[in-house]
Amino acid sequence: MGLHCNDKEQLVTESIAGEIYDQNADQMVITNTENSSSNEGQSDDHLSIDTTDKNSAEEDAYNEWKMRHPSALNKFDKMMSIAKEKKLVVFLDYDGTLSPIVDDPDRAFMSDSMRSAVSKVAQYFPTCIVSGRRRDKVYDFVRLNELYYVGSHGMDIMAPLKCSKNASSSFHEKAIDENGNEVVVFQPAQEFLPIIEEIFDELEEQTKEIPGIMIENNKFCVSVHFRRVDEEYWGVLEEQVVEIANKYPSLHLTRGRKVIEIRPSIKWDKGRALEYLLDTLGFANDGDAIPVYIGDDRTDEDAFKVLRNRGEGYPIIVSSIPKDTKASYSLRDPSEVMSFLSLLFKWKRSSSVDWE
Ligand SMILES: O=P(O)(O)OC[C@H]1O[C@H](O[C@H]2O[C@H](CO)[C@@H](O)[C@H](O)[C@H]2O)[C@H](O)[C@@H](O)[C@@H]1O
Repeated sequence: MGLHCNDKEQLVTESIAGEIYDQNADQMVITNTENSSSNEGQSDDHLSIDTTDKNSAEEDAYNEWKMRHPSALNKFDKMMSIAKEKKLVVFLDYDGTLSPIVDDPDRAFMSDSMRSAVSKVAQYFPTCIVSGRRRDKVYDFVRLNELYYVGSHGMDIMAPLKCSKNASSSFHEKAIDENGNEVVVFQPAQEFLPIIEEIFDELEEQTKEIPGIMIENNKFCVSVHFRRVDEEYWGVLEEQVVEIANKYPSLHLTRGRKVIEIRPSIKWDKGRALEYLLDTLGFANDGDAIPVYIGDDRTDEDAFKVLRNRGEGYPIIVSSIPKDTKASYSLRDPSEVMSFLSLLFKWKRSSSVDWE
């Protein structure tokens, strides 16, 4: 199939500790802070209440970074003044965006207030969840039937049948969704399913002696979580993952937040999924569509890049530390994401009221 690519990541030259996989200074900042476990899963209160030199330097760096990636809350009015006559389409990453980062990936629940904010937004705008997790698992966390769901970093898309232009092409299958509606499921990495299962079993077996390890089967990719693994085991874990991945030339490794993922080497990612959904929802060449994409992780950068290249939409990164990113705007953490979504709902509701 024509989707294979050769950009296998250089895991051998990378380390789980992450000090060397990013080449420029900005990314070093991310990596080191990520692994210091000082601000994961927290709000950024430590930046505002801690008066040590170190933290004021961090605050300065963050403020300097925000000049380049201004807060989507502060810029909301300006963003919406452009969006007024257009059609917003909302794309939301899950972990670290709608739910806070927590130690146990199986307990990354979103709050009821966040669920309500997402649901309200979906009353007015097509809204899609785009996650690295398997699609059924992210659905179980979100549990809103009015949304579109994309799992496995874009490799598992469920779209409505009525507007799916590509329904007859390969990788598509008709299915029935939670509401009993006919839908189309697009899975461009289907042929990799048996290998992914094999790797998942192998990783579980090989790493079972490492305390705290968690291997997650995300259907079209496998995630090796080391958040709860003591640093002394990171080296050996790294070796095991590399050794297994090297046996499968059609797969490659990517990195997320204290997770290494083994994925099919196909030219498909969250960015392609975003384009696919815009297309199937009928916004492909619609100069009137404004995609808003909110995400916190490296795989979200693929979607930010697509928006940059299209020269349209609002790519928004969720981060409480400076990060190298293609996003134009920022939000500090999931609670700011919720504020942004609430503003969006209120803005649309007030502009939809018919003041007779
Ligand atoms: O694309 P996303 O929806 O952001 O998914 C990316 C990965 O998120 C999850 O892992 C991350 O969040 C966990 C829960 O907070 C955390 O424990 C872990 O360290 C993070 O890497 C998910 O478990 C992965 O499968 C996703 O690929």
